[in-house]
Amino acid sequence: MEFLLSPREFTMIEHTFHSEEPLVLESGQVLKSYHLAYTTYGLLNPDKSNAIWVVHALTGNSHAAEWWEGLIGDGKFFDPASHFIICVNLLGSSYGSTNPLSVNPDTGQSYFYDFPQLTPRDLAASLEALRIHLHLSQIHTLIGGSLGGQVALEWAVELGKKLKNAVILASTAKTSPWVIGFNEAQRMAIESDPSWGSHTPEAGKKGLETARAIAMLSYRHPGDLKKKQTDTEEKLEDFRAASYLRYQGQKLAKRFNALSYWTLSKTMDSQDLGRNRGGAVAALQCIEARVLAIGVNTDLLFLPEESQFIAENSKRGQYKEITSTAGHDAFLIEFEQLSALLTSFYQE
Ligand SMILES: CC(=O)SCCNC(=O)CCNC(=O)[C@H](O)C(C)(C)COP(=O)(O)OP(=O)(O)OC[C@H]1O[C@@H](n2cnc3c(N)ncnc32)[C@H](O)[C@@H]1OP(=O)(O)O
Ligand SMILES: N[C@@H](CCO)C(=O)O
Repeated sequence: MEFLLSPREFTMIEHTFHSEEPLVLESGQVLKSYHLAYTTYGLLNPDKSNAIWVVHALTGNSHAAEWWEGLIGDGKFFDPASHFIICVNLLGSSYGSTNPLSVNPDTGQSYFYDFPQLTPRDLAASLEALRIHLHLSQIHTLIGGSLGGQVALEWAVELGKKLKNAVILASTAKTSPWVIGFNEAQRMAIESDPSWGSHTPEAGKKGLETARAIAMLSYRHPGDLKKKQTDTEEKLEDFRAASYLRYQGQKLAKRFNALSYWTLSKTMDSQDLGRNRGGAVAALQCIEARVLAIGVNTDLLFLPEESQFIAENSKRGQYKEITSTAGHDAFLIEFEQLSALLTSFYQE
């Protein structure tokens, strides 16, 4: 077969999975039908042993080779020339999968504020439905950071021996009150927007800018802002740190919507790997895969000790740490360290 595209273009393919099977949620609610947008890079080999499943973070999308370009791509650690890489836009997110702006089959109208609560375990169940649909009998590596790490952990428990390696970055087995507090402050900002409550895609957009500004302070570290945002000239106001946060808020509000953000922040809050499983340790003990938990030394949101807890309580777990001034977002930035940590993990 003559491929008309260049090797790289050939390897990236966009798909949509339409599930007609209902998704029964942890809350007891039912998502009657849903669709998942997902991107694949590379080809599954004959024995299906080269599947790398990537789970994106809160505002991520399925284009993993874009936002993780230092880790995924031609000549990178996960190379489509030898790996089959798949990344799904998580349920609730506005990058192509079913979300609050999607049409509710019961009403024929968009869900808006009637969209059901989703937990990381619900999102993992939707990924499992796609895995079954793809007849993917085994997964070489399941890798995700932050919210993506929460979903990956939930799925790793259910996958049993079908999963060989789980790589969990800057995440947790049970969301801390600290993270819940940050997310609640962000939802308060969104809810304070006068447009919140309206049935328009723009609802809460201005509040989302403030929510992102709050979030950025948890995703970075004082040393990071000191390095990048210290003012050189003497001034009384209009500081660099102020314009940076305003900019980041505007930048997110241009590419994401407040309803998805509000929904997925509640998803992040609800993570409890041990729920109905006898506690987090018992749940971690059910993971058959090798587990690499990677913390960030300056992460003020998902603390390094939460990654250490995952490693210490998994049957085949180990902990490694990224050293960075970037804080929580280092898992999206420190590609050289990530590649080195992964190299040593797979060599063992
Ligand atoms: C397109 C997508 O991302 S799709 C979704 C997938 N993305 C994800 O999963 C992660 C979402 N992305 C992120 O969290 C962040 O962008 C990261 C962590 C990946 C990258 O962070 P960094 O590269 O450190 O960028 P940083 O946070 O320093 O911001 C740099 C930006 O702020 C701007 N900036 C820096 N300082 C200031 C300032 N004082 N005032 C105004 N703007 C400023 C820069 O010009 C730059 O703008 P640009 O992004 O338009 O080029
Ligand atoms: N800053 C990243 C990670 C958050 O955990 C995002 O916006 O998705």
